[in-house]
Amino acid sequence: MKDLKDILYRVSLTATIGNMDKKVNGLAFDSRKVSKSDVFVAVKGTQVDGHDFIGKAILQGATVIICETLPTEVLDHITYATVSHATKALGIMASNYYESPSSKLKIVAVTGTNGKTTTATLLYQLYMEMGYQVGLISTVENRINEQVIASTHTTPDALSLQELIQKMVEAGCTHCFMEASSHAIVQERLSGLKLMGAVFTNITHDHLDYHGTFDEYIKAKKMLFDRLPKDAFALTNADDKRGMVMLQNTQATKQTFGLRFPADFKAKILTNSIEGLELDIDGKQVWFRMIGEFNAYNILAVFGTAVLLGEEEEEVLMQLSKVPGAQGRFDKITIAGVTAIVDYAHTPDALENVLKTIQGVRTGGEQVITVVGCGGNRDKTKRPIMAKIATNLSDKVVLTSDNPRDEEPMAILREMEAGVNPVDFKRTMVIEDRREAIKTACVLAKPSDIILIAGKGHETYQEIKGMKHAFDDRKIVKELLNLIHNS
Ligand SMILES: CC(=O)N[C@H]1[C@@H](OP(=O)(O)OP(=O)(O)OC[C@H]2O[C@@H](n3ccc(=O)[nH]c3=O)[C@H](O)[C@@H]2O)O[C@H](CO)[C@@H](O)[C@@H]1O[C@H](C)C(=O)N[C@@H](C)C(=O)N[C@H](CCC(=O)O)C(=O)O
Ligand SMILES: Nc1ncnc2c1ncn2[C@@H]1O[C@H](COP(=O)(O)OP(=O)(O)OP(=O)(O)O)[C@@H](O)[C@H]1O
Ligand SMILES: N[C@H](CCC[C@H](N)C(=O)O)C(=O)O
Ligand SMILES: [Mg+2]
Repeated sequence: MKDLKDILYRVSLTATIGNMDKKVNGLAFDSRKVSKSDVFVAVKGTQVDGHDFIGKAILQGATVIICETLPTEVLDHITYATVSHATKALGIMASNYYESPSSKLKIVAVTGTNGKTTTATLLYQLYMEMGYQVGLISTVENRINEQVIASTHTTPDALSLQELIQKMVEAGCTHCFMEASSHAIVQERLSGLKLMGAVFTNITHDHLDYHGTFDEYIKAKKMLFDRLPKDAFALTNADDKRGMVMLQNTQATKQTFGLRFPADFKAKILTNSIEGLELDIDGKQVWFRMIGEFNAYNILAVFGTAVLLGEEEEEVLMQLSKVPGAQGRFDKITIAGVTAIVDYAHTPDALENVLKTIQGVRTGGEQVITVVGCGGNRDKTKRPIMAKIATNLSDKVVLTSDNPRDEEPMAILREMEAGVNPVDFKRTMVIEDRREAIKTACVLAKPSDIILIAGKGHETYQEIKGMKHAFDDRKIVKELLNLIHNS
């Protein structure tokens, strides 16, 4: 049991009712997860309002309620406290509950439309190579050193986040690299977290369904930098149109990276091939296993972060050249001369980058066959744009399902098709079943051709109408290429 007052340390309360000298058990913001003597924090969500579940939380055993507005009926044996931002309060309370874990290790958060998982994972792999104990919080997985903990979100909710960091501290981690999604920033999942630094990769079209306008989306990302403390660093991509905007109001030390504009961390691409990248960084020529110009940016972000955290430049470059990168990001499988690339490109910008990279590393007359879909219950405006990019930059395209979620798969596909130029209809197919779509690409491919399977990367399931079915692009394409080309 803990003292309620300790959990409320630094939370600005606007009013209180009842006994504040209480001992409490745990903390919850979901009434379904409340146990005896817990504090329940009522949060206004996108679907429902947590304030409607205060009664239920009390029935489940909550003895303290933190809320923005008091319920009409207050009970004698319950303590109530009001706050102006329940989500902000939740983060601070979670940090207090777990005894401020983020002040016991160095945390760097990475934000941006694309490249968060890649950058955070490269940092994790680099620091592991350098012999540190390291934590990772990412879309693909969370890690405490070698231990893998399944990930449900790109950035976990405030309570799970503080608990995870506390486990990292317990395991002896000195560093933690994490992704900060724009949803997480707006929903204050990072409230109460002490950061050593934040990195901005880039910003392009995504999530307009949630943020409403591109300006609001930019503001969400910028909030991460606005809230950094003075002793942290803010590292931004100088080549991104919005890179400098991120640093406008930060108190942190401003640092930049880039390939084009003047920057603190600069590189020149010497070789960009299907085998990897050769970069000139500060006069040193180094090979990396990652492919494509966009990965040169990710590498620079990682290099800059490590140097700003106090590592020695040469050591960083030497170790970084060994690391494999994140799963499902430009994963290359070659069978019987056909190369399949599985990539998590699920935004217009990412798809364009990956296809341009493939165009750039093509050596002869290979065909590029792209299999791509768009997720359901997500930003609809990207659908026609992604189909257009796929047809513009590929020889043949198979439009298929991604995770249709609750939407009708064919309705999503019709929205994608609307972006295809009529002159490209002949080389564009629509096959709803993703496995059949991959199979068609494998049948169409001749030796030396390249198949790009975009959108799902590391995912091992397909979500259709609330059900997650086992589905792994990498396994399926391997099996089909072997069946079609090796038998
Ligand atoms: C749209 C969105 O971001 N939703 C997130 C949000 O939930 P919400 O606001 O919709 O919650 P709600 O269902 O309205 O409920 C409001 C409150 O009532 C409580 N409640 C609800 C029901 C009940 O019976 N009792 C109860 O107490 C809930 O616990 C909650 O506190 O807060 C929840 C807790 O943190 C998240 O799990 C949930 O993520 C949903 C599942 C989700 O799919 N989120 C995606 C879009 C997301 O966050 N993605 C980003 C990555 C995006 C990217 O960059 O690619 C991520 O960080 O993963
Ligand atoms: N720096 C970058 N700039 C543009 N595109 C990139 C960059 N890095 C990776 N990509 C492309 O974007 C895809 C997603 O990359 P990654 O998973 O690293 O991004 P993310 O920001 O974590 O995405 P999410 O928002 O889904 O968590 C990759 O599969 C690749 O195609
Ligand atoms: N973090 C992203 C992942 C999208 C991946 C794609 N496969 C999809 O399902 O749309 C999101 O939740 O929007
Ligand atoms: Mg990610």
